[in-house]
Amino acid sequence: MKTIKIGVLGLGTVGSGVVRLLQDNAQKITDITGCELKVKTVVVRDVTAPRNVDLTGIELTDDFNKVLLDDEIQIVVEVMGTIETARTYIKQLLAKHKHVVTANKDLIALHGPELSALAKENHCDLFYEASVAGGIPILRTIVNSFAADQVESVLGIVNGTTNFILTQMTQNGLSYAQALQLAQEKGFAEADPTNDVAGKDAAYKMIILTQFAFGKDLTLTDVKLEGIENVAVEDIKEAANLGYTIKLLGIADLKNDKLDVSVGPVLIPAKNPLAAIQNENNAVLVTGKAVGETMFYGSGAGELPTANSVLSDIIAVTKDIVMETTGNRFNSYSNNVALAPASEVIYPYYLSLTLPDRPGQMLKLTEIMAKHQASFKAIKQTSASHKQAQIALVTHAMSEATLNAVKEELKALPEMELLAAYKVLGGNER
Ligand SMILES: NC(=O)C1=CN([C@@H]2O[C@H](COP(=O)(O)OP(=O)(O)OC[C@H]3O[C@@H](n4cnc5c(N)ncnc54)[C@H](OP(=O)(O)O)[C@@H]3O)[C@@H](O)[C@H]2O)C=CC1
Ligand SMILES: N[C@@H](CC=O)C(=O)O
Repeated sequence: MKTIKIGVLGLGTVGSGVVRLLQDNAQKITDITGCELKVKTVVVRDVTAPRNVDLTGIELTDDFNKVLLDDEIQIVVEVMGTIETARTYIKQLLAKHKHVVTANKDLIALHGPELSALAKENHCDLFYEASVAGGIPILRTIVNSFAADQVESVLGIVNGTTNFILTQMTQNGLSYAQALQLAQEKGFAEADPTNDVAGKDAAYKMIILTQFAFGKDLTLTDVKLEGIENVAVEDIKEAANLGYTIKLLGIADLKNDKLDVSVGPVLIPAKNPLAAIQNENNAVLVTGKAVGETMFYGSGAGELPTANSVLSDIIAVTKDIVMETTGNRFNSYSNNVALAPASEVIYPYYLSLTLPDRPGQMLKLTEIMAKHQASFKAIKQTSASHKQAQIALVTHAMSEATLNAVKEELKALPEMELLAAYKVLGGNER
């Protein structure tokens, strides 16, 4: 029987899961692929740190060359994170004709086209199913099952950490800081959780999803980005009173042949299935012109769910090695669709503002909105002191350009402060 030797870069949350799953499911994997898959070498930073997996028969080293220069190793799994180090290592590995599997969305979102081209040039596979939505097999599903359909939108909860934080704040009364610490302890958060809470991790995933669903290469600046750092408990409560749940949502929407991609807190109607997605779970809704709406749900982070996606890539590479079909791009769809201008991006918005608690202030706000043809369908005073009132309102659908104009006018009024402006899902028709 053919034995395929594997090198692993990183033995943290995901790397440990990869080693464990390969050991636990060895027989099934052999039955399916006809090959024995063996981890030969694992590269880490600190070889003296305690490890919670069985490393019998595996060399643990801090020397990358032990993998790079080992001709026996055919597949390398990069689960160490970082951008520049990982990029350099993967380029060197591909140049040595080693197949690469990675979970590194930062790297793929920023350097995917370069690395995919290099992989093809060297007849190597480069797969990264685990880079989006952890355990949900969404990338291969888009490649295989939406190949003949026109995708109209991809939207969803694609960051486990922020969904975990918002769930814990909403349901268990945890503070933002307590919930974040718990997400870190559970291994969902990135080494630097700023990327999670600021929405950057979700933006990287939306860049990859957009490439797969629409064939469009984006840069980070093409994605409108807002994190959850400023989502206040009052907003969560007020949204609930109005019949909504706040989630960090990635949205890639194609309308009139123009694409809009954003990540930010969004109010989701309680009846929408996305409102029910709890904790580290993710859900991605893909709407195709032919198939209509489909939804993919599962664990978006954590050791074994993520490792399972990595293993599905390893098995795909193994099959390609056996069939001698390596070197095909993970996704070969390319389409240079234009980005939508702000005047064509239409949503209702949730606005939360403070204003002086004296007569005439609401009129001022209404006048500003009316000047830009904006109006609201629900409004509520959420708190009041003897000098200030806080209000929350849901607008009728309006363009992002209108929202920006209203924001600019409000900025010029020192007595009013716009605390939040979040999209509301549903009701986009004006
Ligand atoms: N955690 C999750 O749920 C998910 C993570 N991912 C992605 O998977 C990757 C790994 O994440 P995760 O397992 O959580 O990360 P961890 O921080 O838990 O583990 C990182 C591992 O990489 C090693 N490492 C880091 N830098 C280097 C380096 N320069 N040279 C050699 N080894 C290095 C560390 O070594 P040492 O142990 O010695 O410190 C550690 O073993 C990231 O790209 C992440 O974005 C993707 C989906 C889900
Ligand atoms: N930090 C990420 C891990 C998986 O990609 C998340 O929380 O979703």
